[in-house]
Amino acid sequence: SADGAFATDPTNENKLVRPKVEFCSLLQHAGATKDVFTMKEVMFYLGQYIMKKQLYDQKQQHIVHCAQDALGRVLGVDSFSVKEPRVLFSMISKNLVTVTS
Ligand SMILES: COc1nc(N(C)C)ncc1-n1nc2c(c1C(C)C)[C@H](c1ccc(C#N)cc1)N(c1cc(Cl)c[nH]c1=O)C2=O
Repeated sequence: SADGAFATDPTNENKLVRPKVEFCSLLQHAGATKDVFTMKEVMFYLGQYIMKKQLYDQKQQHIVHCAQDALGRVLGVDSFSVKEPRVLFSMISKNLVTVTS
């Protein structure tokens, strides 16, 4: 059914998710004050985290370097490009549990 498809689609920004423990504390560093989020909120807080810690490459600003940061441990990569949504969503989805309220 349509809503079933929505529930599993990681790019559906209204889908409710519960980040795993380490991921949740990373979002809290970025100002989050809860443990259930929409995907849109997850991307917002991660974005705030990246900009505040200036993890982006000064020259190629779509590249995020996170090898020396908790973000790298959580996503399981040393760097990534913000221009690869599919890669990004698959890394992030490994740290989330879908909330089927
Ligand atoms: C290094 O990045 C940037 N640097 C600059 N400078 C001037 C240096 N300006 C804009 C961005 N920027 N572009 C995009 C995003 C940002 C900031 C908010 C990180 C977000 C985004 C990307 C990755 C994560 C994660 N982990 C979370 C949000 N984003 C998104 C990508 C996807 Cl796939 C979904 N939603 C998004 O907001 C983009 O396209």
